[in-house]
Amino acid sequence: MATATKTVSEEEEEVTTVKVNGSAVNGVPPVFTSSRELKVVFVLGGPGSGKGTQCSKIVETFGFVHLSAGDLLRAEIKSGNENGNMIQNMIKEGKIVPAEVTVKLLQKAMEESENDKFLIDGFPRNEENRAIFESVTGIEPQFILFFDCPEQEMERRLLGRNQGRVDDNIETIRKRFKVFVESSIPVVDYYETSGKVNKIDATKSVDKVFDSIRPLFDCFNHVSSNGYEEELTEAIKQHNINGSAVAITN
Ligand SMILES: Nc1ncnc2c1ncn2[C@@H]1O[C@H](COP(=O)(O)OP(=O)(O)OP(=O)(O)O)[C@@H](O)[C@H]1O
Ligand SMILES: Nc1ccn([C@H]2C[C@H](O)[C@@H](COP(=O)(O)O)O2)c(=O)n1
Repeated sequence: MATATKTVSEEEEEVTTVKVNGSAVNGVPPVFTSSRELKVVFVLGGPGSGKGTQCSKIVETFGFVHLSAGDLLRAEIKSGNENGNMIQNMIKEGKIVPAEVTVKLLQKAMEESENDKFLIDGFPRNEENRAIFESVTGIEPQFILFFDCPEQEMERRLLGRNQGRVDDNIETIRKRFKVFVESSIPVVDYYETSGKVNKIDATKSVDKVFDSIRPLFDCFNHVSSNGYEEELTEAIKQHNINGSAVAITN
């Protein structure tokens, strides 16, 4: 009689499924290990555009895990890790930390989580971030949320944030704006070519901004018989028809 018993190698394969759809970095194949199909949304926008504020609301309503690259780097400084000084100096200067460091922190956080839906906030901040994340994890984002906000408003918000951050001073803020335009906008442009960017008018009130984001996440709560992909594609189409089609200008 045939039995359903799995061989040892079949069982091993099930628990150690390696995502190998990324390409090798310096000849090293992708090392991200997960038996889950992870869903990732990248949250981009200038410093102070309201990314973290909206991520908290998405977590509450749609059960995503919020991974802020900036928070992970700040935790690394506090932990006394050998990279701490380097990270602290780069953040003070408004510079972008080498991708190997940030991707490793994100990878660890995802592997340690039991959830399969992640909002990755403040990442990828430049082309190096994007390429290394893709190579190491093999993960393609579901879509990008791009918070569009004028510098004047972002500056006002950052100066009023009052969280004791070493980079919320006018000198560093100006440097962060420059890095955002020079290094982060090109990443948004990259994803724009594959229609993945959903531009959000971040100048509105917190609740109004959330109202404009909500339809993009509904599909993760209400999966239709067609599966969430079709619902998501329709939501992105509607979002763009509603006047938010991306036209990024520097
Ligand atoms: N829609 C909004 N209207 C007015 N103030 C807001 C809005 N959204 C967020 N804020 C406030 O602006 C400040 C910056 O918001 P938040 O920390 O969410 O921005 P961020 O994009 O995550 O910033 P950073 O990239 O520097 O981490 C906070 O003090 C927050 O309370
Ligand atoms: N991918 C990232 C994200 C953040 N940093 C550094 C540089 C930023 O100015 C700082 C603060 O980030 P925020 O909390 O504003 O998202 O952290 C980075 O180097 N790479």
